[in-house]
Amino acid sequence: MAVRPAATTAVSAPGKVLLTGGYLVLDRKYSGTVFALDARIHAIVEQVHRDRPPTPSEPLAQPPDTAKEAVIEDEEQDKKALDGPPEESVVVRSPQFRDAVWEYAVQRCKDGGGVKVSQRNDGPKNPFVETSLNYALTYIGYVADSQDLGSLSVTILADNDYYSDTGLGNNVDVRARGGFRDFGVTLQDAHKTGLGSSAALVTALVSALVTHRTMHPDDLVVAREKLHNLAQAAHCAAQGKVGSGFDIGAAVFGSCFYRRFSPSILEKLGEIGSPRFEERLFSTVEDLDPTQPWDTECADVGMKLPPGMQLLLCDVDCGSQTPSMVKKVLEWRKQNQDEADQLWDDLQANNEKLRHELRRLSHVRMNPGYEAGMEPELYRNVGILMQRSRSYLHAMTEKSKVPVEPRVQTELLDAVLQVEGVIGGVVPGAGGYDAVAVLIQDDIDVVKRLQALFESYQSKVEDDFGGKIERVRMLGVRHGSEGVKNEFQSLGRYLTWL
Ligand SMILES: Nc1ncnc2c1ncn2[C@@H]1O[C@H](COP(=O)(O)OP(=O)(O)O)[C@@H](O)[C@H]1O
Ligand SMILES: C[C@@](O)(CCOP(=O)(O)OP(=O)(O)O)CC(=O)O
Repeated sequence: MAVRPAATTAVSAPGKVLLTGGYLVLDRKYSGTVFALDARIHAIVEQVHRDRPPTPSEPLAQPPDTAKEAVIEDEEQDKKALDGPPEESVVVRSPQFRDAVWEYAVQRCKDGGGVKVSQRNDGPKNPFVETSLNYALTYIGYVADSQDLGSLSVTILADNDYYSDTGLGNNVDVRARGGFRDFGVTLQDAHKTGLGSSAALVTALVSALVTHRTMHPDDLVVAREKLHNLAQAAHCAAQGKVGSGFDIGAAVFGSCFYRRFSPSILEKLGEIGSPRFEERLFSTVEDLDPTQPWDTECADVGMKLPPGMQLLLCDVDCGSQTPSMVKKVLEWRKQNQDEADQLWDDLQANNEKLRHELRRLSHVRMNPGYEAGMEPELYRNVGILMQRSRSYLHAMTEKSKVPVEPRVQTELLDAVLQVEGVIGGVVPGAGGYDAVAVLIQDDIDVVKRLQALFESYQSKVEDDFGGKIERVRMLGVRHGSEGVKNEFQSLGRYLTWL
């Protein structure tokens, strides 16, 4: 019995903000609190040619019921419809950016080395796209009934807040284009805001491909563990290092308390193309090695901030280089193990208190004693704990000489904290010059007061690391988005981009 994929599959995954646990979360002894954001990356996979040409009653994008994988009972009939061996290729486009097209030929490696794509067109490579294709197609090639991939066309669309507004591009009617902006620049020239575009991209892309070829989109939730393992493997390979993976955790499962997986799980995978790679990838994705089980911990999945509290991200439009920052902080930690351990333990303990306080407050409104207007008092501890976290991050900055909370961000956060209705603020994740995270009372007047502050905001202090803030922009993102998601119902939103 052959399984025929739907003509079009669409999947999205969210971006993230690591509210607490930057650097600590790299070590399994510690943990992080990550919120999934409603800025998502969408991957739309269209079957251009398949092993059986589509019949006229099979339009490209069918309504969900009829688009389910059709189970072809009569294989004889199916074979008659074959139209010779189609060329296997994958074309990936990111049409919000200039020159963002990657055309790949698909090759099968010898000795079970997996399925590897090679770029046919000139222009910059996209390691995250290429590696996602390699890993997803290798996994699919190993598990799918049919080895025929046919030709695929993949479109990637990113919600606007992933990149600083360029003011370029043709954006006369963004709403008519599903709400997606044309950025008018190449991906290389786009300024990231730090929401984790590569993790959301890898998660959406591998999930869309695996769904397209091997399962019904409604089963996406059931397959999340496997998709998580596959996305972690692909993301690490593309980055050339094993990070903590909290961003993939959030992209797959949504907001959670995150403890990383043991890095050795992925270190044994080896290179795509090496003999028996496909077996090792299959075993890793399906968690079949009893000596190395996946040990990622995602708890409190789907957690939200307490009612009446909201998270804002304020972009300062001067992105940092996380990899080199991570390297330097870890080097300092290695050279100063005892001092660093103490700092890590203190910060972790404080972060835990903050997490528990937020969880406690999530239930407060249900208490009979709750009265409207009590928020400032209720949220006082959250503000105090966030300030304490900041002081540990200041110590980290000073000692490691890495701009975790550089002086211009300190100045900005201090100014933000003066605004009535602001509960607390931190530099999330690795810190640096990415967007700052601010917790506020969920009230439009607080947003307006912050907007007024940002209108003419510029940093005044001299930064030790050369950073200067010329403008601050409040991003439109909110927390509490769900993890990886079937978007077949949203196809209409994408149509003008396909
Ligand atoms: N919209 C997109 N389309 C295609 N590739 C993208 C897109 N957004 C991000 N990427 C890929 O992810 C890379 C950025 O990843 P990274 O530097 O890790 O940033 P982030 O912190 O946002 O994850 C880009 O260089 C590109 O390869
Ligand atoms: C330092 C870290 O612990 C957190 C980095 O958090 P960011 O949110 O800054 O991440 P990027 O998207 O890579 O910029 C590294 C890690 O956990 O992998």
